[in-house]
Amino acid sequence: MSLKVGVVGTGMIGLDHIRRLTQVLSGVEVVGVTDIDLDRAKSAAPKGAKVFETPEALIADPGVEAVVICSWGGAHEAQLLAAIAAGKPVFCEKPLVTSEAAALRVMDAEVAFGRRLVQVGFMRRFDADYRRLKAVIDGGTLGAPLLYHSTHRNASVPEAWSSELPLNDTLVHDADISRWLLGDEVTGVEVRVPRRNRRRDDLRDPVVVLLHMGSGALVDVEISVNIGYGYDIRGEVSCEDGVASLPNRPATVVSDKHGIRQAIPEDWRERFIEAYDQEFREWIVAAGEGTATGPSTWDGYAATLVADAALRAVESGGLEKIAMRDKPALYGARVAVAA
Ligand SMILES: NC(=O)C1=CN([C@@H]2O[C@H](COP(=O)(O)OP(=O)(O)OC[C@H]3O[C@@H](n4cnc5c(N)ncnc54)[C@H](O)[C@@H]3O)[C@@H](O)[C@H]2O)C=CC1
Ligand SMILES: O=C1[C@@H](O)[C@H](O)[C@@H](O)[C@H](O)[C@H]1O
Repeated sequence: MSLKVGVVGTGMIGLDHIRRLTQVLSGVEVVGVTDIDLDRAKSAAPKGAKVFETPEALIADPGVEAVVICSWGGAHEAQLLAAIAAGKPVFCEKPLVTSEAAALRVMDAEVAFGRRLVQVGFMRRFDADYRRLKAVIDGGTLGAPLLYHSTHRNASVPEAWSSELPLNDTLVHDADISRWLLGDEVTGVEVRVPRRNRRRDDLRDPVVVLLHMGSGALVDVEISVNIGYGYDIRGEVSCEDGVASLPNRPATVVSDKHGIRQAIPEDWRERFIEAYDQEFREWIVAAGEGTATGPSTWDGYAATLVADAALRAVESGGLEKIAMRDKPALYGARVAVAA
């Protein structure tokens, strides 16, 4: 039996997820799509799928068993609340939502429902290299993690991007992966802004973000969204007795008159292709059982708090503290945070 899925938002990642759900993965069928741009939804609809006029109609349809949200961050809250009200498992692209208040409303609704329904698209947690890196840190042979260096470079971003987006759309990945890798919570955020990249001097880009973790570890994040040369994601954990790093992606080695070199991925679709496949494999199994796995509403909330604090820190120039609510039992044991 295939899981019957409806997709909300058929832009860049919506199209890529429809491709993997229809051409790569098994046990799933895309039975419906919708987008505020109905022409886009029509051209994205796989053969036999229904085009719905609104997300509400798609989510409420009895033929849709589970929902995939790929609309803009600001639209996620209403669509998540509708899916939870319908009791349907929902995969929601990051960011979960774009404000603390919205995250709390989604969490309250899911807790009241009484079962996890929401999985957030933090695909790095499903990437084989990040998983091996975490296994080394958790193995304990390198001692306690002290510093994590997270580099997040995009070749370019759409013209419409504003200066908030590097902090509330891009940084959420680094916030989430830092919490997950170090098994820790972020307690404070600082931001420094160097000179701007000439490619987009209308944008606050790059930015350097310092995450203060509960254990006392520090995470420095470089966010550069117009680096030009490619999509370059790096990570290095510096521990008491050694250092563990993400490897370079395996790529064909080309030798010619310019030298010996390996290609750099163009964007997230290429760099994380296997990770997205794996996050959906695991989601399809969980959603088929009426629930969710991996990154939860709690994790989406934590990343949203970091984004909010980073936006405040840009203005204040200082350390912006983060206070989390008590973790509901639905999301498992609370991570121990030093006083
Ligand atoms: N996990 C990852 O690596 C990535 C995640 N994303 C996330 O996926 C989401 C979508 O991003 P993109 O596909 O890049 O954007 P996009 O702009 O290419 O596509 C978004 C689509 O959603 C539609 N839409 C917006 N609001 C809607 C609403 N209320 N109802 C129905 N449709 C609506 C738009 O018309 C558009 O077709 C964002 O939250 C983004 O942060 C995007 C790229 C990579
Ligand atoms: O999630 C993603 C995009 O939405 C975001 O805009 C990019 O900066 C990230 O690198 C990508 O993974």
